[in-house]
Amino acid sequence: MAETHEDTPKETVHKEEEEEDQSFEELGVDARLLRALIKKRIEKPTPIQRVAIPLILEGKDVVARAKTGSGKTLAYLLPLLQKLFTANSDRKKLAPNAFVLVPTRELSQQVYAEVKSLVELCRVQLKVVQLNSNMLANDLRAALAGPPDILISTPACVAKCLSCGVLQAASINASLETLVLDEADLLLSYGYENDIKALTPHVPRSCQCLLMSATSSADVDKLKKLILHNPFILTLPEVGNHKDEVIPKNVQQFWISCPASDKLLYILAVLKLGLVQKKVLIFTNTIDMSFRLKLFLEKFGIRSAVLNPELPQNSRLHILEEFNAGLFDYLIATDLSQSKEKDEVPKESIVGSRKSRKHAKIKLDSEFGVVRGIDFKNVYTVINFEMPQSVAGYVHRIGRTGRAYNSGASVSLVSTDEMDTLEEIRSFVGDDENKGTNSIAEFPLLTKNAVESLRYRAEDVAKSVTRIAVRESRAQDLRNEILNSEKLKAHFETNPKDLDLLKHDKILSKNAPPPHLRDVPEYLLDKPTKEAREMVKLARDAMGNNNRRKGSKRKLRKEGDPLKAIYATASSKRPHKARKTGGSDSLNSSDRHKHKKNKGI
Ligand SMILES: Nc1ncnc2c1ncn2[C@@H]1O[C@H](COP(=O)(O)OP(=O)(O)OP(=O)(O)O)[C@@H](O)[C@H]1O
Repeated sequence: MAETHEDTPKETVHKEEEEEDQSFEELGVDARLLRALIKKRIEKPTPIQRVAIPLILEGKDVVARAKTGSGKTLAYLLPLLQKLFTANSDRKKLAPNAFVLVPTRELSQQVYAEVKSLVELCRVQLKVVQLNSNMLANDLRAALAGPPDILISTPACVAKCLSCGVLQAASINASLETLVLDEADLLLSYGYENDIKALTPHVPRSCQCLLMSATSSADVDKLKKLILHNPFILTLPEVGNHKDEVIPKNVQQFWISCPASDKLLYILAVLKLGLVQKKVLIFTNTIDMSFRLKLFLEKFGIRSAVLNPELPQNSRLHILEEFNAGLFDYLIATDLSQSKEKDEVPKESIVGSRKSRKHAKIKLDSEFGVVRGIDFKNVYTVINFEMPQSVAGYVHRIGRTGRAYNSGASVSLVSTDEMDTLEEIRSFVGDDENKGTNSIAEFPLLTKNAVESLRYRAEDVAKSVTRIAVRESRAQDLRNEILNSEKLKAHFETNPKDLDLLKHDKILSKNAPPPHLRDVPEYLLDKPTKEAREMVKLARDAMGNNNRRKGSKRKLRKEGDPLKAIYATASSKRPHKARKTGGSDSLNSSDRHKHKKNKGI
C-alpha cells in the first residue's frame, strides 16, 4: 500500500469554497487528459476532485467520501489513467495493473464506458476489460489474456476468476498497482465481504488502494481496515450522517400528501399538467406497480420505459443508454432494495402460464442496482411514487438528480401509511416546524382544483388497468426483452451508436390509448395551474432544453435556476407546514369531491 506506516490516519475535512478556481491543470492532470476533459465539456474540478486528484497522483491511499453526484468517478479515474499512461512499459504484467471493483453490473458498465471514452479521446493504447460473474470461465480467460491494463468488475467476479484459476494469486501479487473500491458503502451490503476477503491476501503492499463512497458507515470502516494502510481520509464537509452532508444543495425537495388510492391521479396531474421539468425518473417499490403505472400513463399519451432486475442485462444497459441519450423522458425504475420482491419473482411473470406459477421461481439479478451510483444524465425530476423505506434509500434516490453542477427537484407522493417515513426523513434533513426549517416543502404548483379536474378520467382509466392486465404486460415485456437481449448484444457490438433500434418506451396496452385522453382540455384547468404550467415551460426554455445545451450550466450558475425561483414564488404564497394528513393547497381527502361536470369528458 502507498502508506505503510501504522500511525493515525490523516483525516482532512475540506471546505467546498477552498481554492474553488483551481483548474485540472493546476492539480497536475496530464495534457492528454486535459484535452479529453475539454472534449467532454468538463471545465473545472468538483470539490472532491480538487482534493483527491493531487493525493492520488502522489500515490497515497485515499478514502474519499463525497455526496452523490459529486464526481467521485473522475476523481479516481483521472489519476489512475495518468499513472498507467506514464508507467514503465517494461514492468511485469501477469495480471491487470488496476482493478476497479463496483457493486453492480450497471455501474461496472458505466465506469467501463467512462474509461473507454477517456482512453479513446486521449489516443492512448490501454486495454480495458469489463467482466461479470455470469461469464463462462473460457470467456473470462480470453478477456484476461494479454493481460489488460484495467479490469472493471464486481468483487464476486474477481473471486470467481481466482477460484477457477483464470486469475492466479501470484500474478495479482506481482502486477496489481492500483485497487479501487467504488461505492464502498454498498459493497458489503451487496454480500461481497467474502469475495473481497478472497482477494485481499493477494494485494501487494505496494498497491495503491482507493475507497470511494457517498456515505460514511460501519461497512466503509470495515473495508478500510481490511484493505488500506494509514490512508488519507478525505471528507467533504457536506458528507456524513447529517442533512446538508449528503443531499446535494442543488436539489429542491417537495412532497405531496395523497391517499394511497389516489397516487395514480396525483402523478397524472403532476406530469400531464406539465408541473415538473423533464427528464423524469420515477421510483416504485415493486415491479408490478411499475407496470401498472406505465399502463396507466400510456393511456394518457405519456410514454415511459420500465427498468427492473428481472430484465436481461443487455436490455437494462440499453434502457439506461437510451434514457441517458434522451430518447425518452420518463423512466419508471423499481427500487427493490425497498421490497419483499428482492430475492425472487414468480416465474409466471415470464411464462404467464397458470400451471407453472406455484413452484417455478426465477432469481432476480443480485448484481442489479439502479439507485446507487448510476449516473442518469440530465434527470431534472425524481418522483417517489412510493416512498423508500429508509432515509438512506431516500438520499440515494434523489441523488439521481442534481448531479455535478446541474440542478434538480424531487417530489415524493406520500400516503398516510408513509407519513412516518416522511417524518423520519424530515427529521434527518433537519426540518423542524418550530424552527421554520423546511428543506422538504409541500409541492406548491399543484392545486386541489387541478387534481379534481382529472379525477373522473383517472379513476376510469385506473379501473381498466387490472391486475391481469399488469401481469400480462409484465410477462409480455419480459418476453420481448429476452428476445431482444441477444439481438441487442450482437447488434451493439458492431453498431454501438445505433441506439434507437429497439425503443424501450413502447406501448404495452392491448388497445391503443384513446385519442381523447391525450390532451387535457383548457376549460378543465384553473388559473393557478395554467400559470404554473406556463412558468415551468418558460423556465425550461430559459434553462436551454433541460440543462443540456452547451454553456447553459455556467449561465444558470450565474443567474440562478429559474425553476427555483418559480417554486419559491409559488411556495411563498402557500403555508409550508408539514401535516400528518392533508397536503398541498388544502388537498384534504375529506373535502375532495368528484367534479360532476367532468363526467362528460
Ligand atoms: N468536474 C466536473 N464538472 C462537471 N461535471 C462533472 C465533473 N466531474 C464529473 N462530472 C459529471 O457529474 C456526473 C456525476 O459524476 P459521478 O457519477 O462521478 O458522481 P458520484 O460522486 O460517483 O455519484 P454517486 O455517489 O451517485 O455514484 C457525471 O455525469 C459526470 O460526468
